[in-house]
Amino acid sequence: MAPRVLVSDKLSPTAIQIFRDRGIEVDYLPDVGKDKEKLLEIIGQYDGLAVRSATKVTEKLIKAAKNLKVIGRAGIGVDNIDIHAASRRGIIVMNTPFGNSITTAEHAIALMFAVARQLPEADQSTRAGKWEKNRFMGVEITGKVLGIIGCGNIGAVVASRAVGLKMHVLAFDPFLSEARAQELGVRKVELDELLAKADFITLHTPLTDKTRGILNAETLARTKPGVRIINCARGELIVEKDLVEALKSGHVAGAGIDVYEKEPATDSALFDLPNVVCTPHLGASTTEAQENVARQVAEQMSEYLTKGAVSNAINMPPITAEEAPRLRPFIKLAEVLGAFVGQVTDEPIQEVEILFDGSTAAMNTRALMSAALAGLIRPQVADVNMVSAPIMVKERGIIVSEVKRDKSGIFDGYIKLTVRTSLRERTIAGTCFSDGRPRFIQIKGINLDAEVGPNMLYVTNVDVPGMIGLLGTICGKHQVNIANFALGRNRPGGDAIAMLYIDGPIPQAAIDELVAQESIKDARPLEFNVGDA
Ligand SMILES: NC(=O)C1=CN([C@@H]2O[C@H](COP(=O)(O)OP(=O)(O)OC[C@H]3O[C@@H](n4cnc5c(N)ncnc54)[C@H](O)[C@@H]3O)[C@@H](O)[C@H]2O)C=CC1
Ligand SMILES: O=C(O)C(=O)COP(=O)(O)O
Repeated sequence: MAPRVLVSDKLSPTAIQIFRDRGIEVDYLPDVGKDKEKLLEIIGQYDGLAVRSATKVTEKLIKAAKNLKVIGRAGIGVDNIDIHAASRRGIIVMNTPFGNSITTAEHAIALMFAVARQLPEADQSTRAGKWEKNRFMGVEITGKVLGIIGCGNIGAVVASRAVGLKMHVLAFDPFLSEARAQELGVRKVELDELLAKADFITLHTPLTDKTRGILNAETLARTKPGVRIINCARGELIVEKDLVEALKSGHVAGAGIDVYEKEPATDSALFDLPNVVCTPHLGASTTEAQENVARQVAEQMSEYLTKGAVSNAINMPPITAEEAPRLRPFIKLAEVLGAFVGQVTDEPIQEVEILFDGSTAAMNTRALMSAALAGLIRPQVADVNMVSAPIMVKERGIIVSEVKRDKSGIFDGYIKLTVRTSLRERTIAGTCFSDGRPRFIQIKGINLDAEVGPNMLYVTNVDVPGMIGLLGTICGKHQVNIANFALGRNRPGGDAIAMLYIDGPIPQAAIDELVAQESIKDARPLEFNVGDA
């Protein structure tokens, strides 16, 4: 069945056409994002959801989205999406990180000019026939200090435009390198210095717990008297009532505001103030930007839904369409290695180490790690996938580490999983042969070559003669057909293991009979999601 996508905010028709061209069924309901009840009612039918900022993708909506696999944000900010809830449900969240950055930067510059010259008020007065030439006295931009808070993609474009306008640019951004600052022609400073020196301040950080309310009564008080503030990022970066007070007192001379604490903002104390220029979250609203983000989100979502390729995901490592088919058998391998340990470990896991040897070390190991972790905790949490596994493992306090090394043995490459609990350490290694099917090649340090099937029997025994016969007889007695039999031991007469690939689930009576044998220490039925042979 073709995947189905819902577009719940206004998006360029280009996106709709791309979905259709890729064989995806798409419903374009641009107003449904604002209708929470309706959205809840219909979301269960869709594999993909494409949004802008109007649709609030809450935990409740995600719970109702039984089939949802991907949420695509046609834009940058994903603060309207509950990423944690989506990740826990294994839903990928992707955005389009560059498509509207120039447009948004231009809007910030436009607001800066509009505030500096009081353009909207002058326009209104002129249209009213007042000709108030003496009322509107502006300030020049040339030679002024612009403070940019958050100098990422948008902040950097703003910086380049401001340098062109002959402004002196200061940037506060803990992640901005000195080299990048130099390249942009800005001076990297601490927030204190920026507040004290800037004639204009413009905000370009994402909304996070650290940036929420970054401009408040206390920080505003440290700004230069007469400062003008521009916000084209997110409303909650500024404590709105504190800005209103600072504007009323005259300490802040003007503000250009595109985003609000509460949107849609149909009523705000800011609207009553002079020298405030307001726009209704128009930062990204140009023809060019909307074409960019619509095309990009539709392509990314289609690639994921039809080919498993992942790009610009917030909660999943990237996988290109080219590497997806090559990676698939190794993702399966990583998953079955995790699934083996998950099924044979009864006590809580404390630590997991995943070793990538040889050719596997050059692969997309982040994706392989996620797959191994998904296999590992699936026996406890059935509804887990590569998106949700890392978060669930973290929630359980399990420490995960990754090791990569050059080829060390006869295999081109293999993956080894070591799991520690309070009682023991367990290891398992596996590889994929050219048939693309996973194989276990070492368990507990014992070498073997076991093809992995949907149903298996794992036996630990003492290395004594007659074991093959014994296992065969008991399986036969219980109508269990053996497709493949792999044995290994650490030394003659020492510890031995057997991995039996069997044609269906093994009855409990057979397990009971097996473990009752003196030479058998343990026998466990195992299941692996490998598809049929
Ligand atoms: N008004 C509108 O229509 C639009 C608004 N936006 C908003 O703009 C924001 C920024 O977008 P981009 O520049 O593309 O993001 P980005 O991720 O490229 O840049 C954000 C920068 O903020 C910095 N940052 C993070 N925490 C910080 C902190 N505590 N203090 C100072 N700097 C910090 C980061 O290091 C990064 O360099 C988006 O998150 C979105 O909310 C984006 C597009 C349109
Ligand atoms: O891309 C962003 O972060 C934006 O804020 C743009 O929002 P919009 O898509 O215009 O609702």
